[in-house]
Amino acid sequence: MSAVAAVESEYYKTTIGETLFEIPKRYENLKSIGSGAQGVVVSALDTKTGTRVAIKKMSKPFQNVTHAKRAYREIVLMKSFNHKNIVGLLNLFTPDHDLSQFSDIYIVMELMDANLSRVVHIDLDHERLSFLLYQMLCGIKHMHAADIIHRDLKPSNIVVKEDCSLKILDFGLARAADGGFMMTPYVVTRYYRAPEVILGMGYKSNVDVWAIGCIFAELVRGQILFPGSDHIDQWTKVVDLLGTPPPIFMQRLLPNVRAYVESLPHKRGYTFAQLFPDDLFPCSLPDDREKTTNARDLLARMLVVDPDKRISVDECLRHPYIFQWYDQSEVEAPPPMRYDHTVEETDHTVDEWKALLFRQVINYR
Ligand SMILES: Cc1nc[nH]c1-c1ccnc(Nc2ccc(N3CCOCC3)cc2)c1
Repeated sequence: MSAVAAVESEYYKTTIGETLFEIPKRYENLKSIGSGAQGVVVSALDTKTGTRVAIKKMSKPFQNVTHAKRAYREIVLMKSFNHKNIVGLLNLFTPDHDLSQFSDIYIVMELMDANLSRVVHIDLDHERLSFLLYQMLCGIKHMHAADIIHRDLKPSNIVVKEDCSLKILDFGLARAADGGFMMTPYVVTRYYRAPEVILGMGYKSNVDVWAIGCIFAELVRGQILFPGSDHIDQWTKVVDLLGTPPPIFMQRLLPNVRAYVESLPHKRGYTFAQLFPDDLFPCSLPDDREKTTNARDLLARMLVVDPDKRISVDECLRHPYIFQWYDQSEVEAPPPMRYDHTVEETDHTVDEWKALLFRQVINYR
């Protein structure tokens, strides 16, 4: 028996939808909860702990370099993080006995109740709204402390529970993200990508503040703030609402990008009172008016096109709208080992990625 099979002695097969799951007998009563670009996800009862868990099946994660890099990065990072606002890894296994047969990876995680995409249509009071934002900021700050800048935060990568607790599901784009074209049936959501990412400028940690600002706006409005159909349309929608950026921003664009951006018709944009009028916010409690003023002020500091003028994660955590939740143990949690980007930035063949991924699964625990 290979090391892997020995650890989880008994596997069984069951099909969920069109996907075959081959998993240890400890996991029973599988229920589908979704499928994404990275794999099929089910909830299951872990009979060892008596709790339900989330199990994601990654099919042939080494099938091409982009999938492999993302899978490798996700597994290495999930193993290293331990923070309440970042989804925790509970188990990692493959039913395949050796490298030659290696095909699928299963990741077992803490189960939450729903995806944040489901919450955007709910009218939230200021307490829940500010608590959700606080937790996103804590999770992202913890990633930054380990030298991980997400750059692709969006509601579908965030899960929540009835008690309003929140966890970030993934670690975003690899630094050397070869945004290479991929023939996947899944559409990439760019609605939350910062201007510096869209326009190919440099970026720093407050690139993730833009995404959280877009999510904040969507929770308030109940609809996507910048629903761009492609990169060009994404930028057009940002300029329509926030106005044409000043020359000091234009000067930092690459020449060909600058030529295009400056060729667009000049837009004044709207004030944040116009974009987020009072009737979008709760108004039933006595201090709701003041909280609405603080919420709109924070939105105006987060949704700033020029990253040099945009608020930082730390400043968000100390903003009056968020500070009420500030807990040193959550905000300053000691970061895990700094992530070594060199592996994902090294060009490996599919077979080399297959071996690297197999080793990550074998060495678990
Ligand atoms: C690993 C992963 N990848 C994507 N999502 C997850 C994940 C991770 C942890 N918890 C959950 N919880 C959860 C999410 C959505 C649902 N619903 C979806 C709609 O249909 C009714 C159920 C139910 C539970 C999901």
